[in-house]
Amino acid sequence: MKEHHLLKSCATQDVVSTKMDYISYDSRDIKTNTLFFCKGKGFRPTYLSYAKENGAICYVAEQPYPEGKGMHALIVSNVTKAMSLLSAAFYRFPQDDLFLIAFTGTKGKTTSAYFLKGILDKLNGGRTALFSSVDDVVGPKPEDRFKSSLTTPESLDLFRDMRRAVDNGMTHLVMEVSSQAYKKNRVFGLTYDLGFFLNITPDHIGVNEHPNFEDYLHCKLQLMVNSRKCIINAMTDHFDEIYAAATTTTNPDSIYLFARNDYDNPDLKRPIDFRFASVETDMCETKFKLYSETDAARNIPVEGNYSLKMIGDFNEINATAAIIGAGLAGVNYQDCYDGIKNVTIPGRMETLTTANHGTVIVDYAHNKASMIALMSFMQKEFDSPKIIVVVGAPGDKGISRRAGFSESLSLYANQVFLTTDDPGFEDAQVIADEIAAGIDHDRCQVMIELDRQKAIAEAIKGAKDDDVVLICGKGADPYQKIRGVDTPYPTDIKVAQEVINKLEN
Ligand SMILES: CC(=O)N[C@H]1[C@@H](OP(=O)(O)OP(=O)(O)OC[C@H]2O[C@@H](n3ccc(=O)[nH]c3=O)[C@H](O)[C@@H]2O)O[C@H](CO)[C@@H](O)[C@@H]1O[C@H](C)C(=O)N[C@@H](C)C(=O)N[C@H](CCC(=O)O)C(=O)O
Ligand SMILES: Nc1ncnc2c1ncn2[C@@H]1O[C@H](COP(=O)(O)OP(=O)(O)OP(=O)(O)O)[C@@H](O)[C@H]1O
Repeated sequence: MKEHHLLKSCATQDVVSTKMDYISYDSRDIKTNTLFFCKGKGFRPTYLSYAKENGAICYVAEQPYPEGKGMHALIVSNVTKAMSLLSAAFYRFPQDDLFLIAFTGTKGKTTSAYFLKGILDKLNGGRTALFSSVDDVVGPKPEDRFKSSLTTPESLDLFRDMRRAVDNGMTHLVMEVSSQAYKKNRVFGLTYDLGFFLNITPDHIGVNEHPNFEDYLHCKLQLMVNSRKCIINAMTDHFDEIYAAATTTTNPDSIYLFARNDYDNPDLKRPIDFRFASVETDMCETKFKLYSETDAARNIPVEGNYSLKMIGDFNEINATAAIIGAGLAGVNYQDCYDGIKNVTIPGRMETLTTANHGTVIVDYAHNKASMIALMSFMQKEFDSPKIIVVVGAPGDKGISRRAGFSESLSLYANQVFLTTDDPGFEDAQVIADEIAAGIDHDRCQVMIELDRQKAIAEAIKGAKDDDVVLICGKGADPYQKIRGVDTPYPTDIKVAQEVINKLEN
């Protein structure tokens, strides 16, 4: 703590053990000889009393608490930074035994992470750990895979699970790093072997997230500062700031750029290392080619043709990033090809075909940029079909998404069913009305059906042969977040499949 200039004062108790056997930030999870962190907006001093009663012997906090009398006390200037450093030490620095890879970006983190895990598993025989917003994987057995609750876990949980991964024989870790992770110091002190910047568009701005776009960007840039090698999508907005952040700690010869084959930026002061070009995309397969354009890129033998089960031209970006990462981790072309070709991701571009009601797709698009990426791909792929969308915006967060939905739906959708998506403490009807108010009703017919299952049923029932139904925003979530409770929900794909079965059998 002293080394990091975090320690303000340290009070020890002669009669209390100094051996900590457990660490926790939750008074409901305490064992004998626990080190307890007092952190967070919702922290109450009674939690410390409760922790002490149950066996906590030391607390770490930004101020002394009378409730901690008789305990060791470490008073620090920043408790979340302290928690990250102390957790790493408590779990014996598991990061030192893992090849560490992180993705950031507004969109594509989960997909890229799954792609890269698929490839690395070829190299290490299935010993790639994963921390994603869908699943976390800390070992090779089925019981080592579990649903994640945050995109990037709280630091203590992160280091604990990294330790589990190392003890289970995992050699690589692929993780998503959200902007909140840096804002809340969940990854403070971690340096990645490879860090990826996929893209940035306005999102996650609001009372519970970032105060403004600058703060959102600033947090995301930290991944570039904290990575030994940086891989950047040269087509992203704010490229100059991202590249500058990377160069603060990384020599330009350890920074790799990639872009689509026809992308041109005359202001770019260095060559693009890798380019990719679509070869063929249909509703079953995406084929594209990756080209090495510089000597640095040619040293990484991954040039060649690739095929993906994941449809959507935007997935070529995610796949290119993952393949470059695999190449840098020592995977050859053939293993990259074999490793990526069958990867699928729950709730992303899951396609159902129907006999008479068009094509139905469940996807996790839930902001303007991803809605545009999805709908423009459908428009191209199906030669301007009727596009019917089922979507809702969450409550309590991402408020800017609502205007983004109105805008993108007005541009591409013919009909939308506005519905419920994690309303939290807000009223789903008010959210739907807000989105509806921004839609150009001459271009897109608006229906409001707050029962998500009914909205999906109505959308599919009304679709004709050549239409496309896009069920957006929830992906594979098996719940609706309502007033602080995760209310069970069957998942969009199950609901859609049932509707189709009833209509067609
Ligand atoms: C805004 C934010 O980052 N909040 C996270 C944070 O909350 P916090 O530190 O303020 O803690 P709190 O919930 O107010 O509770 C205070 C403390 O009291 C403790 N407590 C509570 C009750 C009790 O009886 N006893 C007790 O000791 C709690 O364990 C906690 O340590 O720490 C908690 C875990 O320690 C997280 O669950 C919580 O994430 C909330 C739920 C969340 O949804 N965060 C979202 C915004 C988020 O982080 N999303 C990103 C993805 C979005 C992006 O791309 O940026 C993500 O990485 O998932
Ligand atoms: N590179 C991309 N550019 C634009 N849109 C994308 C891209 N990749 C995926 N998408 C869209 O975004 C959705 C979410 O993708 P994914 O889960 O990989 O992103 P994410 O960064 O993990 O998102 P989140 O932070 O919201 O969890 C996809 O279902 C797809 O519609």
